[in-house]
Amino acid sequence: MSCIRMTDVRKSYGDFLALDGLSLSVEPGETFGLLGPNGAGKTTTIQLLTGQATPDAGELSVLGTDPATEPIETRRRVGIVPEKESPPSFQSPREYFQFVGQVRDIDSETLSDRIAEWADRLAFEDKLDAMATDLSRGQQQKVMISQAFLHDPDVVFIDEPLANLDPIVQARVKEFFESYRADGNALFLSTHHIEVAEEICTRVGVVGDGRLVTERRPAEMDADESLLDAFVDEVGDDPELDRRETTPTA
Ligand SMILES: Nc1ncnc2c1ncn2[C@@H]1O[C@H](COP(=O)(O)OP(=O)(O)OP(=O)(O)O)[C@@H](O)[C@H]1O
Repeated sequence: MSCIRMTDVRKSYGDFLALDGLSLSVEPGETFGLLGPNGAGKTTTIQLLTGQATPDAGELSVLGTDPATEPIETRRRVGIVPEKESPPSFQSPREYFQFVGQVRDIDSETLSDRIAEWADRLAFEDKLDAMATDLSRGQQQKVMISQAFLHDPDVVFIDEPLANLDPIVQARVKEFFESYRADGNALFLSTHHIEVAEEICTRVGVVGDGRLVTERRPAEMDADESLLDAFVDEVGDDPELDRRETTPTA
C-alpha cells in the first residue's frame, strides 16, 4: 500500500486556483522530493497531506488515514517540519520535546533516550536547556527536525530539510534520512535546491500549473540529463503561471 496518495486534488484560495488536479503517490522506502517555482503549490500540498488544510475536491490518503477527515489520526502517524516554523521561543528544546512527547504519547524513558539520541546526532546537547529564542536559526532547525522524528513516525514531511544547517550536520541528516528510508519509511521533502533533491531523493516530482508535470528518479538519469533541465523545460518560462484566476461564474 502507498504511504501517500493524492488523486485529482484541487484547492483554491478564493478565486485563486492553487492546485488543479494534483495526483501523486509515495511508496514505503522512498524519499520523494517536490520541486516547483515560487507559488507552485508545494506548501499547500504538504498542508493538505498533514491535515492543516482541506481540499476542495479529490482524494487524499496518508498511511491509510484521510488527512481531510481524520487530521488528528494522520498527525499522530506522521512527523512534520513546516516551512518557517521555530520551536516555541520561551521554552527550552528539552521542554518542547517533553511537550511533543506528551501529545504523541511517548513514554518518559523512550522520550529521554530519543532526546539524547537526537541532541547527539545533530550536535546540540549544549543547547538542550537554553531558551529557544536564544538559539541560532540553524540550531532551531535542528530542534524542529528532531521533534518530527521523536514519536518514530512512518512518514515525515519536511519543507527545506537542510536549510540553515552547517555542512557537518547536513551530512548527518542525510545519513539519517538514508537509513530511515531504507528501513521502509517514507520522506516527503519540498525544496528549491535542485542539487539537494538530486542527491537525497529517490524520486523527484515537479509541480507546475497546479499539477505534477514530470517525475524523475535521479539514480536512473543518464549522465547528460539533469534535474535542472527537466525543471526549466517544464516550468521555466512560467513562474507565475497564468492559469490561476479561476473563471468567475457570472
Ligand atoms: N492562505 C492563502 N490565501 C490566499 N492565497 C494563498 C494562501 N496560501 C497560499 N496561497 C497562494 O497559493 C499559491 C501556492 O502557495 P504555496 O505556498 O503552496 O506555494 P509554494 O510552492 O510553497 O511556494 P514557495 O516556493 O514560494 O514557498 C501561491 O500563489 C500563494 O500565493
